[in-house]
Amino acid sequence: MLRPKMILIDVDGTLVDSVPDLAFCVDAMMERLGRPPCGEASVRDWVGNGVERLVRRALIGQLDGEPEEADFDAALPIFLELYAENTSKRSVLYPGVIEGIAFMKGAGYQLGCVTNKAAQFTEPLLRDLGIREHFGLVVSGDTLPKKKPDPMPLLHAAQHFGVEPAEAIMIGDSVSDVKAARAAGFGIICMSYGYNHGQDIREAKPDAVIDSMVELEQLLAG
Ligand SMILES: O=C(O)COP(=O)(O)O
Ligand SMILES: [Mg+2]
Repeated sequence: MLRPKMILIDVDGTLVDSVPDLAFCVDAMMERLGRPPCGEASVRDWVGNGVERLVRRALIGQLDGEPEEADFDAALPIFLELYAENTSKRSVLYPGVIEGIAFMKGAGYQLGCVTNKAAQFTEPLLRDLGIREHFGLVVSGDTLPKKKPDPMPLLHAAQHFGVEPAEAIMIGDSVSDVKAARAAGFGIICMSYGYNHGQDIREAKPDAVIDSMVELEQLLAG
């Protein structure tokens, strides 16, 4: 892998184990709607395509398909209200994230964050977990007209930092990260522990799969 100048990092399932808060809010929303809870294991498989898609999946109880539009319109504001109050109460950084960021900063890489999470939640989450200051740019799911797997947020970040795609790497956890990176011409490293809709991320054939960001130092040196 070419030694990169810029590294972009995904949030949910890569930096932050956010499912405890997301699952709490999904189940509280379902309760308010008079429906049965979905449970944390299901929510884990549904994260990665933004809050609206998560709410749609909760309403139909599965990954693919669409709920009634009226049901979605009733549910979304409830979820948004709940998640605004529960963005970072139960969410934690994965082991190795602090060490990985310290290495990347120390090695002089430009660091950005690219997530499909809406900006109103991304910013407080990164701040509350004490890592916002490390990122020169944060591109959220609603910052631009398109989100991952579209390459637009990655190319926007490359332009922001004045870096060519071939000099850039994305670190993520899902097939959307792999697709966005490939379409943008970036390298792609995936975390084995994240959320990938119940599938092993190795099937998406990223350039490398690691178990902890402490492995980045060795990987990027080699
Ligand atoms: O689904 C979301 O809201 C965000 O997911 P991501 O941070 O993995 O892009
Ligand atoms: Mg993710």
